[in-house]
This record gives sequence, structure tokens and C-alpha cells, in this order.
Amino acid sequence: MRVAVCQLNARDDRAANLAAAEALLARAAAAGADLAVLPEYVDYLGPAKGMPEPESVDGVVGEFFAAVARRLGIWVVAGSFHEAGPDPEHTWNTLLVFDRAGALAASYRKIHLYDVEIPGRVSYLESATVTPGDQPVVVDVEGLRVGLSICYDLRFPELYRQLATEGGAQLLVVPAAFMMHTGRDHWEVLLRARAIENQCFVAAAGQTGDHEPGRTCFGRSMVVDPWGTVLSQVPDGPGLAVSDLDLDRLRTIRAELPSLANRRL
Ligand SMILES: NC(=O)CCC(=O)C(=O)O
Repeated sequence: MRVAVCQLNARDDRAANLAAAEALLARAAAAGADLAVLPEYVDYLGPAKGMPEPESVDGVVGEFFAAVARRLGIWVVAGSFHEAGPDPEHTWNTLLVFDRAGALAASYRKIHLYDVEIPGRVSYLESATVTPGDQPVVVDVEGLRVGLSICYDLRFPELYRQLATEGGAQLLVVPAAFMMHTGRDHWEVLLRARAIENQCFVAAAGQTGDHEPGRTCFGRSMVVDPWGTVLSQVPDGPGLAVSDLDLDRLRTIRAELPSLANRRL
């Protein structure tokens, strides 16, 4: 299984963001990727007042990525967009997974919302406009068990432990818009920790650069193996990284260092 992580600089122009995402997916397909992961808020990352109307999973964003997955013949993790819910004041932050035929294989609503106040650095209250999801999701991608998550979820190891143990995940995907201020020190450490402690591959696709005043994302999208080794990484700016997932290596690591099996709590 070959995986691509696509790093974007989405802004306040949805058509341009979708076109940029499609171009990266085309490059991923040309590089032989079976599965490509896109960042959180792939279609729009700009001021609230210009935000497109929230929509259902078969709205503009869903239809767009279904068609691209079908045309390119690859699996696409389109993470994420503002899904409309019953509460007009709140959306869900939802990731969609499309198979090679463009069929919706799974969806996941971000469980942990980014409510953080770091004076002078970060001020964000995601729960003011987003309703948390409550369902961990693992999807079967041609025999590979893939656990789904979004950005701030990364700080909550109990979610990933559940994906790996109860869900049998072998790959953990993390579409993100991780902030520059926290990303510098935490992003890679957290990704490698989730990979090591759950003995899973991790494919993390982030937004990069400036999006709107006060919002700069760290980028550094990467693929990590179950030993915690970074297999590939995207440098600053939009782009992609591609890695092959060696499932024999995962099985060897789990057999030789059986920390998942040795759990006592
Ligand atoms: N969009 C997010 O969830 C941001 C998470 C983040 O930057 C962090 O430090 O955590």
C-alpha cells in the first residue's frame, strides 16, 4: 500500500482550494499512491464571514472528491469540511473517505474540539461553531485497517489506543491544520508517539502557511512507521510526500516488541 500526504495552503477561495487539492491528488496518483490524505478544512480556511454554507456529505465537497477519486482510481481521505447538522449555529468538522470507484466508504466527525487560549499566540474556540462527534471510526481500505482522526484529536492518546485495539487499526490518518506556535514543538513528537505506542503507521496531512490574520499553520506533513521513524515529510509550502507501508515490518515490530499485547490496563 502506497500512501501520499498532501499539504495545502487553503485560503478563502473555495474553487482555488479544491483545484489545488485536485492537482496534488493527481500528483499522488501519478506517483502510484493507493491512498491520499488531505488536510483539515481542505475546501476553506479563511474568515468566518466568507465561509461557504455548511452542506451534507453529498454536497459540493463530497461530490467533488468522489469524482476525483473515481477519475484517478485512488482512495481519498478528504479531511475535512463543515458538515451541516440539525443546529443552524453549529456544524460538524467532518472527514470523508472515498474508495477508488468514488463511493463513500466512511465518514468521521472530529471528536476533540480545539478550544485553546494562549495569550498573544493562539485564541481559538472551535466549540463556538462546531459540534463534537462521538464515534471513533476505522475503515477497511483493501484489507488495511485505517483509523480516522482530525488535528487536535492527536493530543488524546486514548482515541488512538481505541482505534488500534478495538478497531484493529494499522494506519492512523491525521488530517490537520496544526498551528505554527504549537506545531513547532509538538507536531512531530505527538505523531511519532501515537505511532510508537500503538505500533501503527501514521499518515498526517497538514495545512501550511498563512490562511487568515492570526492563523498560520505548521505544515510538515509526514508518514511515520510503527517504530516511530519518519518515512517521508513535506517541506514548507504546498506539496506531497509518498511512502510505501510495509505491513511485514508492522507485524515484526508487534511480534518482537509486543507492547500492545502486554497491556495490563
Ligand atoms: N485545528 C486544530 O485542531 C488545531 C490543533 C493544534 O494546533 C494543536 O496545537 O493541537
